[in-house]
Amino acid sequence: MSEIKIGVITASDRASKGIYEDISGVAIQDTMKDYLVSKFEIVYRCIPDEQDVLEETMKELCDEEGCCLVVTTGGTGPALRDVTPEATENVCEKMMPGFGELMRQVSLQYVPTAILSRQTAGIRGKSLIINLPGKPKSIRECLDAVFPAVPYCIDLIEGPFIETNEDVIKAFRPKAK
Ligand SMILES: Nc1ncnc2c1ncn2[C@@H]1O[C@H](COP(=O)(O)OP(=O)(O)OP(=O)(O)O)[C@@H](O)[C@H]1O
Ligand SMILES: Nc1nc2c(c(=O)[nH]1)N[C@H]1C(S)=C(S)[C@@H](COP(=O)(O)O)O[C@H]1N2
Repeated sequence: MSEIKIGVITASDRASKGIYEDISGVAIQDTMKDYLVSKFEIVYRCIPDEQDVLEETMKELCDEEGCCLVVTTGGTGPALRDVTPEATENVCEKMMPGFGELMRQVSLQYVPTAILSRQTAGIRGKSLIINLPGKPKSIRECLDAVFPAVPYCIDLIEGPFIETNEDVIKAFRPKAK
């Protein structure tokens, strides 16, 4: 078993019912394989846009599975059933608003509707939770922007040391004094 566990949660009514294939959840897993040279294990869940189910799943992946990073996709917009940011805020002790700010800013280069995503991030215990939009192409657009700061964030919350493939994505760690 590897020391590093990464949680992937797809919040989609239709993907969870099998009406469409979960392309976005798979895209997160493929992106992690591309980025990381450290050995890691994926813990994957595909669930409907229900706030209580989302909260329970986030808690399970952080507290029971011990994932240092949990990446969600879907449910960040203004629609009635979009509740992923609310679930994230409810389970986190600290919010990390810089992640959402940067992802929206970068996403505006691709779509004017980027401002409709309320995507955020936060810390639960020793886990970082990051929300991504539901659209498959948004996964790489958003992760490429914020991932350089993720390994150092995980260092600061006493998680495992994550090494990236620097030809693909370079982690930034401020030099020790
Ligand atoms: N996990 C996914 N895999 C593949 N395509 C997706 C996924 N999530 C969203 N999409 C695509 O992006 C579009 C917009 O996503 P959005 O999250 O708004 O879906 P939605 O209308 O809330 O429905 P649902 O919750 O059933 O996915 C969807 O109509 C679908 O084409
Ligand atoms: N990078 C990126 N961000 C994006 C998008 C996208 O295609 N690429 N789609 C936007 C759209 S159309 C919506 S409605 C919101 C919320 O999407 P969600 O409800 O699927 O999470 O994310 C936005 N952010």
